[in-house]
Amino acid sequence: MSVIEVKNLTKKYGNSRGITDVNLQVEEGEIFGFIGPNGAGKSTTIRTLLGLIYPTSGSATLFGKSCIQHPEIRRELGYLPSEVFYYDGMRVIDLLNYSASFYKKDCTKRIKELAERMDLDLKKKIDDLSFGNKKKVGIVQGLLHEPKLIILDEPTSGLDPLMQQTFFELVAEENRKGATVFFSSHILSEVQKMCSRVAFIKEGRIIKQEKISDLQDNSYKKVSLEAKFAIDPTAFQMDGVSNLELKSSAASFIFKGNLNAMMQRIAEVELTNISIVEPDLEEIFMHYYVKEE
Ligand SMILES: Nc1ncnc2c1ncn2[C@@H]1O[C@H](COP(=O)(O)OP(=O)(O)OP(=O)(O)O)[C@@H](O)[C@H]1O
Repeated sequence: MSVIEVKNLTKKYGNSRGITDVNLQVEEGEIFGFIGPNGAGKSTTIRTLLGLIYPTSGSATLFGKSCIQHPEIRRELGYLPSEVFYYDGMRVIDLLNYSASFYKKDCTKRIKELAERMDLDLKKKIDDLSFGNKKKVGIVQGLLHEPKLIILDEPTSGLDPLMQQTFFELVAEENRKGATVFFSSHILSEVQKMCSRVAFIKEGRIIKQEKISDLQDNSYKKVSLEAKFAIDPTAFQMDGVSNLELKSSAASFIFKGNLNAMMQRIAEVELTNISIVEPDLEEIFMHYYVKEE
């Protein structure tokens, strides 16, 4: 049984698009990345999955059960929304104790541990916290009950680099203890660092699901070259070339295909410089987005 199973999930906001026909499966123990630009549908997918908003059609289950019909499964879940809002008058510790009261276990020790790790002052009023510190409250709130499934929506926005590092360590520790993690972000480097699989979403649709290791396999090459003279604009219009950028005597592109055919084309240019490297995830990601347009 998959921990998260989303089938043909569609959510429309009136006539406007939210998400269309989203399918996802996340297995126990995975750290699964969910990547997409602003407005792609990441938060909508997560909110529908959690039963916070109703789907227009399709289904979503956590541990085989729908959040709408079985709200009790939320106890197994730690959720960090992309934006956190609180009743400002409360102290941090009161809010966290209140959150902890929903679970059938004593979370006092864990709250203290997490607050220490995140350098969060439990005695402060939420009113007095910066955006980043409010985010930390959300993180502690999401992790204090040691959930089996952790759903993170843009978790690192507002955290300084040191805190981001601590946060990633915390998530990795929870994962080693057995928690499954669903991690939405538009920052590829953090997904690349943390996740074993990733789904790309664009304009409400999943355009690719892949193991990070397969994305980074050696079948893609990034070719950059400089020539003695201006390069013929049609020189690299061939199968397997994408993201072609041509500026007079310099060209770069991503290539996947017959290497010999590509080398023959290159040999027709009077080169002054060339590099052929494996693209990073960012470049592969852009390749998918450009290709789909
Ligand atoms: N409450 C709403 N009413 C109407 N449209 C909405 C609502 N919430 C989201 N949308 C629309 O649904 C689409 C998906 O938005 P969503 O917030 O899920 O994207 P996202 O990938 O989480 O983006 P971001 O990274 O900017 O948070 C967008 O076109 C957005 O304008």
